[in-house]
Amino acid sequence: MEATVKVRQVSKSFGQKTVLNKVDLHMEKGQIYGLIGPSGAGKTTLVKMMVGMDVPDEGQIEVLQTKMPSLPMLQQIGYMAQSDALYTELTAEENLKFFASMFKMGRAEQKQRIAYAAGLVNLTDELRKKVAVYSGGMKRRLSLAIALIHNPSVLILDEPTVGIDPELRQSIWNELIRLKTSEHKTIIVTTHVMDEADKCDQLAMVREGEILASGTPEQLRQQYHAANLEEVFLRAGGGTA
Ligand SMILES: Nc1ncnc2c1ncn2[C@@H]1O[C@H](COP(=O)(O)OP(=O)(O)OP(=O)(O)O)[C@@H](O)[C@H]1O
Repeated sequence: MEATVKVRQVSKSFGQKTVLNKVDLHMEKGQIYGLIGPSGAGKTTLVKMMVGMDVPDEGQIEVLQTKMPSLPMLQQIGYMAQSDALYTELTAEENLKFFASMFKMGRAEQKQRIAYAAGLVNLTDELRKKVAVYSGGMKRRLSLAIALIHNPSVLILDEPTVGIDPELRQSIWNELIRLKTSEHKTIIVTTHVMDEADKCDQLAMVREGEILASGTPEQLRQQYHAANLEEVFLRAGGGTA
């Protein structure tokens, strides 16, 4: 099957520091990919390049057979960054409308997408509030809703559930699983939460800019003779998650 996201021999340095070193990854439709690894391993740098927010020094990234960065491709990608980029003086609904207006969508579809995304993150009753009065977790939830607003075929989520309570975290994961199964989305998440990593179809363990190991959670457990992913992480030399 043709890969949805193809990372080929990608390297990136900031000054003297090599942050990614010849990374190769192939991601297919209808799967959830987890990027795990210690803080500073290079996960955010990698996903930013997939979205086209940064460019590799060497190598190439293609999303849906298109070399990134590509402006038209942004219609197909939903990105949730680690820090929230929201208009705090606007209400949540105004934020959602603003981001929706950047994509090709009719009025009825816009309304329906806003209702869906707000419902998914449990913000329907809070939509009229200014984002300035939102808690950290509510802002994360709104950021996730914005990432989904244009029904993208590729979802790239950088630590999407940080600051979100366990019940909502579970319902978000249920929805991510539905999106990949029923709508064949390609979903890429970075996470430090090992029980979330276990829900991924494929994992890539990133450390010091390299992919140390990749495979299904079960393959990684077997490879490292580990009872759980926490142990895999530690045995792969990750230190604290
Ligand atoms: N714009 C930048 N300029 C200089 N250094 C940077 C820049 N962006 C990232 N780095 C460095 O690159 C390294 C990798 O950072 P990155 O954010 O990709 O790690 P990460 O794996 O996502 O970490 P975390 O799990 O803490 O989010 C870090 O040492 C970071 O300081």
